Amino acid sequence: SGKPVLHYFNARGRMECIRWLLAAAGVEFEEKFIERPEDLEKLKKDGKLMFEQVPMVEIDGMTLVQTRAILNYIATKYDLYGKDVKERALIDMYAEGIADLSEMIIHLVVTPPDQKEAKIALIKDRTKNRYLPAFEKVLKSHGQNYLVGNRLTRVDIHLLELLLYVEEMDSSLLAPFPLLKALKSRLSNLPNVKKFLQPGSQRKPPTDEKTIEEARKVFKF
Ligand SMILES: N[C@@H](CCC(=O)N[C@@H](CS(=O)(=O)O)C(=O)NCC(=O)O)C(=O)O
Repeated sequence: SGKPVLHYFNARGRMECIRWLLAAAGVEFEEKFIERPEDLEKLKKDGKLMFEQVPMVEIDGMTLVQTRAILNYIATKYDLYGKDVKERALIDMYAEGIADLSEMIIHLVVTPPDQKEAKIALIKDRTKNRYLPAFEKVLKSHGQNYLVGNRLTRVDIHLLELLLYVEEMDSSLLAPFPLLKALKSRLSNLPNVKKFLQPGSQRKPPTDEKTIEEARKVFKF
């Protein structure tokens, strides 16, 4: 069918940012869910997982692994990676900061219950006092509608995804950031994004304990 095929379990995890980027680029994709240890073993046996890990995406005749490498390929291919080397430097810098906070949030679901409270407090502090102020300042500095180059790039999509997770955690966290709130609503109204936000899209819900238990059976962590 020529569509990219995404191999991962049926949850957000490390694959959700790839789903977001493809959706925002208007690229239809298929998903093959890993539901049992045998599914992962088969991929390994078929030599599809260079480091025996997923996310894995079959795209343009390639079998790509490593989340960032996959994102870089998609962003380059769909012209979402800036117009020159300096814009790409900004995009990489912003994307890494977004990834740092996103990682903290993603790992919440596997944090032992006795550490959860402290972890949430730390995430809220970093969100309010480090990461969101940094991106609000970028928007304020140039007064444009997008983070880089006055047009849509991958970091607008990565930031929108992060803002939705922040809101899921505590919607009051966005209150002090009017420019981020405006960015969020502008991006949410882009046709491809609007469609991905609709129920029934391939966007995954928050990860619950049951999903984690299933993933533990497959990935044995
Ligand atoms: N650096 C890799 C890490 C991938 C990774 O750790 N994948 C886990 C699954 S998950 O953490 O994304 O849920 C895995 O396949 N673990 C199996 C293994 O490492 O044997 C990436 O960014 O893709």
